[in-house]
Parts: sequence; structure tokens; C-alpha cells
Amino acid sequence: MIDSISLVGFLVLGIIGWITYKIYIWPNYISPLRKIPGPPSENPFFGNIKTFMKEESGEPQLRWIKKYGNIIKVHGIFNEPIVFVADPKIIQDISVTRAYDFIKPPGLLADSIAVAGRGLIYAEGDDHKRQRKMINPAFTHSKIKEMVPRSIPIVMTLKGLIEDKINRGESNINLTPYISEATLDIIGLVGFNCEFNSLKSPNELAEAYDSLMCSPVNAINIISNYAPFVRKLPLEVNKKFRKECSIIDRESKKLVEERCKEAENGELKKNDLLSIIINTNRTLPIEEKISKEELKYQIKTFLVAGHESTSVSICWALYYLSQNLHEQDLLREELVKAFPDKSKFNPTFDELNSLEYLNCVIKETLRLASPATSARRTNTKDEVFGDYYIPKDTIIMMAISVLHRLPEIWGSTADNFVPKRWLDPSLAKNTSNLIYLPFLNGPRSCIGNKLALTKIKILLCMLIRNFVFKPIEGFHIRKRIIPVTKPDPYLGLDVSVVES
Ligand code: HEM
Repeated sequence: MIDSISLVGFLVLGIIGWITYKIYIWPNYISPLRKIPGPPSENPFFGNIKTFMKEESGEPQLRWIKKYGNIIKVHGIFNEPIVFVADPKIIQDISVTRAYDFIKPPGLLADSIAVAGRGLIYAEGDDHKRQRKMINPAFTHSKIKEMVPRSIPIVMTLKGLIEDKINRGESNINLTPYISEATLDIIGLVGFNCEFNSLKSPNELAEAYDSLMCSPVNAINIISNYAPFVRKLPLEVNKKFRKECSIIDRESKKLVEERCKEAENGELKKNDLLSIIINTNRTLPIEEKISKEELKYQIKTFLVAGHESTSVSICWALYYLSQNLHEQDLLREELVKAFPDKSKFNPTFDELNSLEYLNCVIKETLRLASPATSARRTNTKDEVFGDYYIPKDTIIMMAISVLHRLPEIWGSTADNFVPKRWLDPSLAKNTSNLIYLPFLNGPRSCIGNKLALTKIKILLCMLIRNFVFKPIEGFHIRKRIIPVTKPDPYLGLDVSVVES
């Protein structure tokens, strides 16, 4: 008879054996991925994660790909092998040719789905195709064009707030909250016909997003994706996370209810993303319609995807322009020519798109500080990448930020901010949408890219036309993933008014 002490002993030994197998024997001696070169694991429980957390966003993978080649393996939590790919042909296969064979890793999405729901960004297969087809009409050229004049009052509110600060004698300004609130207010208006007014007064939704997006990634963020029960533990960080998610859920549900009621009463306005989607939905056969729950997820998706990535892109553009004052002057010259009287700033969509240097500055910013450093996928079938066998269910990262920095593509100035490179016709020949991927490519590329670029252009245009941005002496800004690549601790710049 085995007594209970021996039973516990067997159990403990079994658990130790299983953990040893999982974090040591399997990745080092059994997994076919062991043949892929890459940095050695630094820790059996955290793999190479600490290096990712410690260094500037995108730097470790760039260094390793330069050292080991364009297909590498790094170690994640519990030493799980993760494959990084910087081979344009393989990336094309994953993102374009066979996009539906590579899904977003279900095991790594628990927190993201809690925030954004299963809207377009996390739908898969036929569900994704159905949602994308019906959401596409909301993002056409003509719809985005109409959104420009509607955004101007928000842009002018932001201008007034910065001027007030300067008039009060404060020239060292933390611009992160202002830009984040302005982009949230714009997406509220053009997305849902809703005035969040977060620039003017404290707003629960803006605070919830701010807290979710600005808190540095912590151990619970990482572990909960592998062990979802961790989110259920009675910890302060979990209570806060749940509260913020429930605010976003409640507000999104309220918006859907309001707009659906307006649609039933024939009072629906037709100029915001949600109304366009509701109107399209009403025309579809029952099997293609999206439910109210899915509509709510789209709002949450647009709020997360449409707000934070745009706001950080503007922050990085200002950062690079403050570090490269000559480029800032060149851009301002273009803007002064286009808008000689700054008190009558009211650009149209076509005027914004005709600004060549502004376009170069934005392209260069998205090259050097792509909000998404990589796009995660997992293969639903066994694959072969180059010489390596990739078994089904491997975590694969398309290394966007690495492709944007490889000297063999971008030359000796790959690491520098050089907007005028985009005026060089030979660049257009050498680069393609396989190596410059801030919005990814293929059926899962960013549906909001035109809207994003328009928002960035309006805000940047107003900011550079009206203000001069310089670095604050002794204040250092780093690139950190929190969870998109953000200026850390914040975008603090010395700001003064453009006199003429
Ligand atoms: C500079 C700003 C932006 C950048 C750099 C950006 C980048 C991206 C990237 C790289 C993806 C692909 C993610 C993946 O598949 O792993 C994506 C998807 C997506 N983005 Fe954006 N985005 C931006 C702004 C926006 C805006 C303004 C919206 C909408 C209001 C938006 C909505 C979406 C949606 C819905 C998806 C999922 C598309 C799908 O799976 O079919 N994004 N974005």
C-alpha cells in the first residue's frame, strides 16, 4: 500500500520532472526549433524576456538578427521558443499569401481580448472575412476626407491649451497626455459621433485607457497570458485592470445602444464609423450581419487601435523633430508656405496630402518608431522557413521594426532620422511594402491606416506651424513597449510659440 506521504512525494517529483522537461529538456534537446540559431536563454523561467524589458524597444531583436541571421529563435516565458522572422519573402507568405494559415496566438491574447473584445482585430478565419467586408465601407477615401473638418475644433482646443501653458510661463511641457487626449477626442467624434471632451475635462474613459496603456508591462501582464487564472487572484493590479476593462465595456455598450436606437427611429447620422457600420449592417442578409455584441467589440477595437498607436506616432514625430531642428525648420517652411496666416488654420484633406515634406517626416517616424515592433502569429500547420522546420503552433513574430532598420536595405543612415530619403526615387525602387510595414500588409493589414495618417497629419501640421519643440536639457526619453512603443517616461519637450 502506498501511504499518503509517498503519494505526495510522487506528485512533487512528477511536477518537478514535468517542469524540468518543459523548460529545459524539450527546448534544448527535443524541439525541432532548437536548430534555429539565436541568443542563449538567460533564465529557465523568463528566457530572454528580461532583455526585452530592460532594453529599448526593438533593439534586442535587431542585434540578434544582425548576429544570427533573418530567422532566429529566442526564449519566452518558461523558455518557450519564439521564432523572429525578418525575411521579406517569408513575411509576405505569412501576412499576404497564406494569411489565414497563420492566426494570432490564442494563448497570448487573454489581456488584449479583455480590453478590446473579439472585434476585427482578434477575429479569425471566416469570422474575420465577414467582419472586414462589412467594416471596409467605413474607411473609404471619401469618408476619411469628411472627417478632416470635423477634427479641426479639437486640434484648435489642443493649440489653445499649449498656448495657455506657455503664457503661464511653463515651457517644459509633458505633451504625452495632451496628444493622447486629442487623439481620443478625434476618434470619439469621427468614430462614434461622441464628444469625449477629454482635453477639456477629466474623462473616465480617457483615464481608463491612460492607465491601461501607460502602465509599464508588469509580471502579471506577461504571466496571465500563459496562466489566465493569475488574473483572478485578489491582487490590487488585477482589481484595477478589471475596473478599467469594465468602464470601457460599459461606455462602448452605451454607445451601441444609443446608435442602434437612433437607427430604429430613423435618426442615425451617417458621418461616423459606427453609424456607417450600423447602416451597412442593416442592408445585409441575416447570415452576414454582425450582432450588437460584435458592434460593441468594434468600438472597443477602434478605441484601442485608433487612439494609442496614432498618439504615440505623433509623439515620436515631435521627438525626432526636436532632436533634428534643421528637419523641423524645413517642415515649418513647408507649412508656413501652405498656411501663411496661422490664425486661419483650416486645412482640407487634399491640402494635407499635398504636403510632401510632412509626408516624408511621418514615413520616417513610422520607420524608426513603428508603434507595432512586431506582429505575432502562430502557424496552424507545420511549415518550413528556409532551412528550418517550424512545427504547428509555434509562436512567430514578424520583425517589423528590424526590417525598418537593416543597413542592407536602408544604407548607412538606417539608424538616423532622415526624412528626405523618401524623396529619393531609388528608395521607391528598393523598398516595397514587404520591407516597410508600419501598417502590416495583406488581408489583416491596418484597416485604419488612412484615418491614422490623416489624424497624424492634421495634428502635426497644427503643432509645427504654431510651436517650436526642443529637447529639455538633461531629460532623457527612451523607447519602451507599454504596450505599444511609447516615449518613456513621457514626451517632455521645451515648447515655444512660432512668432510669425
Ligand atoms: C499610426 C497608427 C497606426 C498603426 C501604426 C497601426 C498599425 C497596425 C498594424 C501593424 C496592424 C496589424 C496587427 C496584426 O495583424 O498583428 C493593425 C491592425 C488594425 N488596425 Fe491599426 N494602426 C494604426 C492606427 C489605426 C487606426 C486609427 C484604426 C481605426 C480606427 C486602426 C484599426 C485597426 C484594426 C481594426 C486592425 C485589425 C485589422 C484586421 O485584422 O483586419 N488602426 N494596425
